[in-house]
Amino acid sequence: MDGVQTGVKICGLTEEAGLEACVEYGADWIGFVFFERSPRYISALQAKALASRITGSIRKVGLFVRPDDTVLERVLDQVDLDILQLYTTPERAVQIQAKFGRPVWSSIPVASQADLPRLCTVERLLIEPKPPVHATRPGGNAQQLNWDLLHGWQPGYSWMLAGGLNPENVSQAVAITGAPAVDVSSGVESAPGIKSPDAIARFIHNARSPAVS
Ligand SMILES: O=C(O)c1ccccc1NCC(=O)[C@H](O)[C@H](O)COP(=O)(O)O
Repeated sequence: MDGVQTGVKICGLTEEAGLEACVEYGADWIGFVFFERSPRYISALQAKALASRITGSIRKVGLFVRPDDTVLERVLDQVDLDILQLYTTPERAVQIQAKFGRPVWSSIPVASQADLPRLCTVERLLIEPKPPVHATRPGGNAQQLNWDLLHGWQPGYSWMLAGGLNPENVSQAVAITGAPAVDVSSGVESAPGIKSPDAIARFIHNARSPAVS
């Protein structure tokens, strides 16, 4: 590690207690899930209300699955998102980044080293495990990537590790992969869609206290 603090994103916020824990314990980003089939789905109006309670420098990430322009326009009309996290093709991600004038993070499903991109054409890539065959959503499945695939990987662009992280395993994940930033949803929940403030506190602390690999 180079001494730079690991970035932390807490994804799938739906209620005030979770949001306040993210602010209090120093998350860098919070995520709102605008995918209706998710247990973490939040409407644009609900996200606007929650976002109004943010203090400090925490940044708001909006997560979309293959969105058309109308959906993005409707949400951005209500909530001033700082970043768009997308599950879509690389071409569409670049198009959205240009059209909406906001940084885009693209999710990359990974099952082997051959899936690791050599180039990044958006602001950051989220390296996640490929979802299970019968999954009803492309992320947020509490499924863990084989971290060894990323050992020694230095892509030369910004990236973030996601998938199956929790307060107990995050420091080891950072130590093995060298991830500059981590993303969690299921691993800090007390029930689907409900975040645990205690788990958020422990996750953020442990993400920034990497184990010796
Ligand atoms: O959380 C969801 O329900 C979801 C729905 C559709 C696309 C992505 C979704 N979540 C993505 C994330 O929360 C994270 O980026 C990441 O996949 C971590 O998830 P988890 O394994 O639950 O920590």
